[in-house]
Amino acid sequence: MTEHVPVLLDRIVELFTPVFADRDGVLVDATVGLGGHSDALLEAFPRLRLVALDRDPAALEKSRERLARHGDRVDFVHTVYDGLPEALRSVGLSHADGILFDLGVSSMQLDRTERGFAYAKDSPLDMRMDPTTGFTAADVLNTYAPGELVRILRDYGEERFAQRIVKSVVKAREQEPFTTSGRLVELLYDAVPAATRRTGGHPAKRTFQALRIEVNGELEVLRRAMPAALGALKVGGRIVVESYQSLEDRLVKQALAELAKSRTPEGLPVELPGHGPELKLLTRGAEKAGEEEIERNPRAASVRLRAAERIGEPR
Ligand SMILES: C[S@@+](CC[C@H](N)C(=O)[O-])C[C@H]1O[C@@H](n2cnc3c(N)ncnc32)[C@H](O)[C@@H]1O
Repeated sequence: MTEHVPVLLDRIVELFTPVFADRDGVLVDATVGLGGHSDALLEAFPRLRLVALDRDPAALEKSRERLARHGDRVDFVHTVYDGLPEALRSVGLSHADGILFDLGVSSMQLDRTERGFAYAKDSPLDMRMDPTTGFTAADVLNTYAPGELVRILRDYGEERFAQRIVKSVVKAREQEPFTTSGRLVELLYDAVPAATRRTGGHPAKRTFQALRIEVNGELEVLRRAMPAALGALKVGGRIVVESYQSLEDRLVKQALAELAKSRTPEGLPVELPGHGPELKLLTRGAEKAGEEEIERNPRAASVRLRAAERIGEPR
């Protein structure tokens, strides 16, 4: 089993140091996963209290084991991260001094064949981060109208051959519904032109990404989660977000930029003194991992990190 190596860990510790060094404070790890970032942050800041969220019960179980050595400094909440304010309230808190999002799937989710995230292995077409609820990737493939499928592949997978793929999918599902990834991967090999296969990565990559985003409602959840999280951040508190896809990074960038503008009391953007912004951006553009980290941890190659500090009360 591959170990999940936390991405840009030193930079994250550095960004949270002014908030948590030698001080009591609450950090929400909105995507605790296997607890890699959380473990290191609890170690670095001995007075930190952590609220750990994940929508995947298996991830919560793993991180609970890993973080047990920190005792009652950690609370775990099974939730989708747009429920962050309610999660805080469920453990008796209203605001946080720090919030961390490390978006996407963990190595554990990719490794567990039965979860259906990996196209390299033949597995059930599931892809739910929370297998206790919702619909599967097979449901999407077998029941969505062709036009909807094309939209999903284009919007969430940025797939150029969406029309061609969906035509093959519809033909195939009329014969027999999809149940496993192997049949879909085979179909994608035939549907994506050979020339693109050589240059555009694995022919299943974009379709699998699109299905995963649809099954988990990833972009809609993130769109709701950013304002919910920023509203729960104390003045002086910091938020750090790591994205691995341009679609997610764009949403994060917009949400942070919006609150970093000065505003009139009515909420309209202005450039006048006395109408300060809510947020100060701590990163110029998005930060990336260095070559050395990418060498050690290939997952770091696509990371985009953005961070901000709350400098004014929410309006
Ligand atoms: C990249 S992993 C986090 C890894 C973690 N930082 C570590 O160091 O071990 C992302 C985690 O976020 C969870 N996740 C993804 N989307 C979520 C959502 N909308 N709500 C809650 N958890 C989510 C996934 O289940 C996964 O466990």
